[in-house]
Amino acid sequence: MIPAIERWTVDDPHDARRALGATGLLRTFNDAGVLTAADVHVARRTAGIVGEDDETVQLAVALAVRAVRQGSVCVDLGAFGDGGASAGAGTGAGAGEASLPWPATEGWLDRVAASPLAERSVVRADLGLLYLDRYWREERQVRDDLVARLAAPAPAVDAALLEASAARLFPGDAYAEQRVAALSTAHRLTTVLTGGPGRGKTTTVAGLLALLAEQAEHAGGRRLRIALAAPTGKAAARLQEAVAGALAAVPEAGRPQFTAADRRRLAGLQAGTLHRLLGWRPGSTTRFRHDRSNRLPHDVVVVDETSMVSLTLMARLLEAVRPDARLVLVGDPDQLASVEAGAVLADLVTGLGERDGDAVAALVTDHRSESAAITRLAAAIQGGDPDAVLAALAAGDGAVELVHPDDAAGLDRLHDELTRHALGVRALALAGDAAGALAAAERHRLLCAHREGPWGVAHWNRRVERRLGEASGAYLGAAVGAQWYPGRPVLITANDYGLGLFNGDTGVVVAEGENLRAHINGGASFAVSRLGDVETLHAMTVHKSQGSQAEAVTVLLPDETSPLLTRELFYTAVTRARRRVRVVGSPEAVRAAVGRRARRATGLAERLRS
Ligand SMILES: Nc1ncnc2c1ncn2[C@@H]1O[C@H](COP(=O)(O)OP(=O)(O)OP(=O)(O)O)[C@@H](O)[C@H]1O
Repeated sequence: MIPAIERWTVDDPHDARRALGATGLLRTFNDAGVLTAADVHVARRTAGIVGEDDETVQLAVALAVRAVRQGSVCVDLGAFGDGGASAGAGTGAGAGEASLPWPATEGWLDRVAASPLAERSVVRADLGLLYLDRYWREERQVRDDLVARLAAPAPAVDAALLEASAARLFPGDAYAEQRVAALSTAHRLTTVLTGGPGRGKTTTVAGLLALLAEQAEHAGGRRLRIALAAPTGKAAARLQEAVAGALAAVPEAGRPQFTAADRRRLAGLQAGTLHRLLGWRPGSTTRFRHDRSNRLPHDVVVVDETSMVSLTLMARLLEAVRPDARLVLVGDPDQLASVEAGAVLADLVTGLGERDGDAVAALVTDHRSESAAITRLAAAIQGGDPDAVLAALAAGDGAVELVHPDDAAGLDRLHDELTRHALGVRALALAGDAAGALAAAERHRLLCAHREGPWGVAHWNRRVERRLGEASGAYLGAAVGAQWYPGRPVLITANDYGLGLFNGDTGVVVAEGENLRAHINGGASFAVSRLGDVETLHAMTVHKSQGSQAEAVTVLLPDETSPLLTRELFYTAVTRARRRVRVVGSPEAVRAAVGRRARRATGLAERLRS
């Protein structure tokens, strides 16, 4: 049976998620693995302060805390209980949860709304949903800022010059879709530019920036101030490289014609992380130097990989962008949402799209011919038809392949390939060839849904290290006390502004004489002793792979009962590959992934509509 609600396993009596002091409903739901000790703690504490003893109200607050922990902004109490009104993974309960003593949904939210917890603004009942105060405020702020931007006067442009230059930068029928999108964006203050991998988003951004820089110069103003940003350092580096590459391309017939003047106007364009753009302050992850009273100086702000932006970060961005600056939010709304709470990009596409159709510009044409089989597979996943997905996996011409987890020969091939790949990286790292090792490491990615368990990152990292050790006659890996070794691929897991390292940065450990240095993609290198928050990267989670791509990708699907197995996870994993995808999973797991949506409860789309 597929569990309809995510639970932690409850077999360990010493698990830190157990709330041993809890009683009543909170205790029951903690024992069932629905609530963690932290959820229970917040509910008990806040209820204790205001003297709220209604257990169903306390349970509702704990569920609101749980919802945020799982990426939702609020909780839809109506989706719980009553044995089946499930709204999907992560939000609802469904038939499988009927054994739990859910309160009747009728009147539940009303009781919370009438409780002193709502009176004291600890929680907010709104749109039929229950919010913790902070997220309710942020959601309303994002809505208000966006609606104000839509209502503000459109920026002035020289339409004739714009049209003429658009024909140069987006020539002919081949670039018609991007030309329409760029022109629409140039005429507006706020645009969401969507498209899957290879749909020409970066090409559109490069051309758009050239158009806008020319407009600024033509208007006799100062040089256009442009901010290019992405949620992770890796994504920012990719954006910068791609935009610089597009600008520098030798003009061929039928391709965008960037002139020397375009290049001059855009010279020195740098991309950085959103945190850096907003002005990170020590000790605070939710407040930045730039805000409503100290706006960003930029005339144009372009954010790539917006699907990874949480509600909180979007709220901070919108209050920092000047009201008269152009804002272009670029991303793929079908990807997994941000690690933190929210599903902002998907909400903007639905909500803003319904409010003002021109606010969303969609690029749908695939321009990467080498990945046709991957494109077909990704489209089938998006379409939600499991038979079409299985057919696309079967007809992959070597570019796409499904390996059953019981297929011993298939798994042997996988192990051999992983070992060969790791050995290749190691040989270059031992030879001191940092650039070669970095490039080699990016050729293949092993992606897992889970961190733990037989199909999880930790297990596969150990496995690859053991085989790599055997093949190279050395003890390698933390499991045998050798955490650092030449050829260890690393993932940075926290921002370190001092070192200029960002969560999501990747690198490889390289031998330099007697010493080991970690070389990070993007240029920097550090003695390994200086790195604090790092993980081994023979395998990584799909969540962390967002914003990056590799030549070849292997996706390990967990079995069909895993609540992490969703269409968005599968789509994100598959679209990380440029040329080749191997999916390890049973047909049942493939069907479960395609059939289950990673729905997050939010009210943003609804708010944007009205
Ligand atoms: N209209 C077009 N005709 C032909 N080739 C194009 C067109 N637009 C873009 N390309 C090429 O297709 C490739 C993908 O384009 P681009 O990098 O702009 O896409 P993207 O949506 O940003 O992709 P990703 O998010 O995967 O990086 C590039 O090599 C680009 O030069």
